[in-house]
Amino acid sequence: MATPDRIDVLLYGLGAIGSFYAFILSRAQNVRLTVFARSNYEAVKANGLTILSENHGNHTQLIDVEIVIKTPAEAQCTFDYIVCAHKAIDQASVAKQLAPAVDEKKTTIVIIQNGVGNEEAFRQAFPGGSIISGVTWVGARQTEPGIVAHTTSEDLQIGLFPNNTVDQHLEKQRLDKFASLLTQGNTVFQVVPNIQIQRWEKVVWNAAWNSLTTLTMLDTHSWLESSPDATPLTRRLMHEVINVAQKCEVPLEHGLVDRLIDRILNMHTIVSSMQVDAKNEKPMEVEVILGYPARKGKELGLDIPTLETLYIILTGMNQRFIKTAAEQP
Ligand SMILES: NC(=O)C1=CN([C@@H]2O[C@H](COP(=O)(O)OP(=O)(O)OC[C@H]3O[C@@H](n4cnc5c(N)ncnc54)[C@H](OP(=O)(O)O)[C@@H]3O)[C@@H](O)[C@H]2O)C=CC1
Ligand SMILES: CC(C)(CO)C(=O)C(=O)O
Repeated sequence: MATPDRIDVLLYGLGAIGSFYAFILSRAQNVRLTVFARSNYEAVKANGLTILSENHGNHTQLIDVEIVIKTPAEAQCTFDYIVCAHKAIDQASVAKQLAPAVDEKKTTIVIIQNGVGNEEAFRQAFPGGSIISGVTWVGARQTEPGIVAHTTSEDLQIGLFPNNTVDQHLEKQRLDKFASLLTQGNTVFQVVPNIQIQRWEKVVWNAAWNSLTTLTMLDTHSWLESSPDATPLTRRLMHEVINVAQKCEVPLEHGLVDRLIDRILNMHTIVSSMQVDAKNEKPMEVEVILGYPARKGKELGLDIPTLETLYIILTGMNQRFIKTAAEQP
């Protein structure tokens, strides 16, 4: 029997980021957490989840193994929040799968993924529901099934993907309540007024580092040092994505390029989640990181040769991974 103030949360996509936020949400009072796991289902069911975090310490068995599910329908209930931290490969089919767990009058979908345009399939599938859109800078990897290593990198911005058909106060309440869960979970985050700014800023970063580290199989610093042309090409690509954002009425400034280049040079060198996917021969998030900006750019008549070229080559490379994934049971 549900207690009146119980908050039912489904964590969908229990990889590195999903497991990290499952850990955060498991610390919030009144949250009843259900997790949807795929390849790590058996491991999580048997041993729970282990988080090895440079910020939060080491924790294991943080999830009640009774509520690990393989399909959203298995939960046989609808949720207050569904946190989507799966790879943004095929949003429309995920939205379809989630339908039995959604009650548009109460369920808020929370998207914590890289990319732009990620919300559209969920809005289409659940036109009467609320969406919170999130951009994370958490650095994490699942090192073995059910075991996630988190570095010191930890930040998240969240904001509404506003729904004009839902009362604004209700949408704000839903956002505030989710923010209070993150506060109780003791993670670093900010609520922002126009989350599309942060989504597009991050996609400028991901379009550059994820594509270039994947196509070269180099880390970021080795790529930048690989030839005198590497930095100018990276900058050109970033400027093209900013041009698209601006045409989409998302107010990014070209000064962002200097900030992102400085940021990468002042960090330890990194590889990207896309490079990790390519090494594991898993489908890569090419559409939300490059495809959506490239399509928007073309539609709006912009000259985006660098972005288009990388998009076309990565789409080709992705075909094999998508085919292999489709053949798996
Ligand atoms: N890892 C990082 O440091 C960062 C990642 N991000 C972003 O966070 C999101 C999650 O990435 P991350 O956690 O690294 O990825 P992982 O590969 O670690 O985990 C993805 C999880 O989602 C599951 N999954 C993938 N596709 C689907 C699907 N269609 N339906 C259901 N489950 C699915 C995977 O299951 P299975 O194992 O069965 O494939 C896996 O459990 C991505 O958008 C990524 O770009 C953002 C910032 C940093
Ligand atoms: C971890 C980080 C920030 C590195 O670029 C990322 O977003 C990714 O790899 O996709």
